[in-house]
Amino acid sequence: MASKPQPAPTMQNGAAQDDIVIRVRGLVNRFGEQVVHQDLDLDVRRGEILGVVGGSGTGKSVLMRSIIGLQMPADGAIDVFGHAMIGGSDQDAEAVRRRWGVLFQNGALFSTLTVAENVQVPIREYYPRLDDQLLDEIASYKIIASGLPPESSSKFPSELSGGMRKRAGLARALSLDPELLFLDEPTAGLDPIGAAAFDNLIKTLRDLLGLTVFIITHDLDTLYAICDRVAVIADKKVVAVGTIEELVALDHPWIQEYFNGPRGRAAEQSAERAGEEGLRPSSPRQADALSGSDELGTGGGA
Ligand SMILES: Nc1ncnc2c1ncn2[C@@H]1O[C@H](COP(=O)(O)OP(=O)(O)OP(=O)(O)O)[C@@H](O)[C@H]1O
Repeated sequence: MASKPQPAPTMQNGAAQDDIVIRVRGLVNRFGEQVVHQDLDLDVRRGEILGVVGGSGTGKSVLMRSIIGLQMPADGAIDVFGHAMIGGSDQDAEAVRRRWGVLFQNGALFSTLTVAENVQVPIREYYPRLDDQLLDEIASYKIIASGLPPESSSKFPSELSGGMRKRAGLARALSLDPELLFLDEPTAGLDPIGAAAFDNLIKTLRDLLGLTVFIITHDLDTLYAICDRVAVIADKKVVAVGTIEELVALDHPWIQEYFNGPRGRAAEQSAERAGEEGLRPSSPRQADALSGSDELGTGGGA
């Protein structure tokens, strides 16, 4: 078990080179005078669900945007599936982009398109010659896999609940059969039952499809329920990465406050209690979801 913050999670920590799906080294991001990242390092291992946490404004979303190419860093190297995303060939980068899906915080759905049409957007971009019937079939499959009722295909985003919009965004993120999934605060704005159901869905999809999942979250229940490891951003870099058990053993003030503060302790105790009762997944919120009537988690927030 680690005894102090680990600035650079590396292959020495147990993962072989082939098992690293995302490697970030020496990342620097600045906006004018504001330095958001300084020498940030991070490895994401194949098949894991990695939670990314940190205080508000510490640069979690900027990190994700840097990895997926929406933010050009001032310095550093980012490799995804072994390909250099900065300074490498555009063709390689394009081929890698095809292998991931992204769920943005607000779902980022096109409001004038139906759910099915939203799901088809990336497919049409990469496979312009597919006929409409096949596109409809693929979209239906993704919509059902995301836990939405089939009839939601023809609905517009404004006709969906917050939880359903998240699932529609997830269906679109899955449209190209990605190996890697980026999720930015997927449970934000969902009620506890919907959030637990969404967590369950992510874990089930990871297990079924062998996905690697990068998930930004403030949600302690999500961390306890589905994340294999958690990376903590503070002081402009990843100050520690490990299991929650490893992190709580560190004496970093933010980590202590976060995991051992009242909310962190409550989440841990509830997870333990649910685990002892043989419930799976082991969060109390998920226990609620298992006994709740809204298995789709389609209720709730924005
Ligand atoms: N395009 C931009 N232009 C200028 N500053 C930006 C831009 N994008 C992000 N920032 C700044 O970078 C910092 C990190 O932002 P980011 O959105 O990554 O934080 P975060 O950790 O995701 O926060 P939260 O948890 O509140 O969502 C913030 O101070 C933000 O204002």
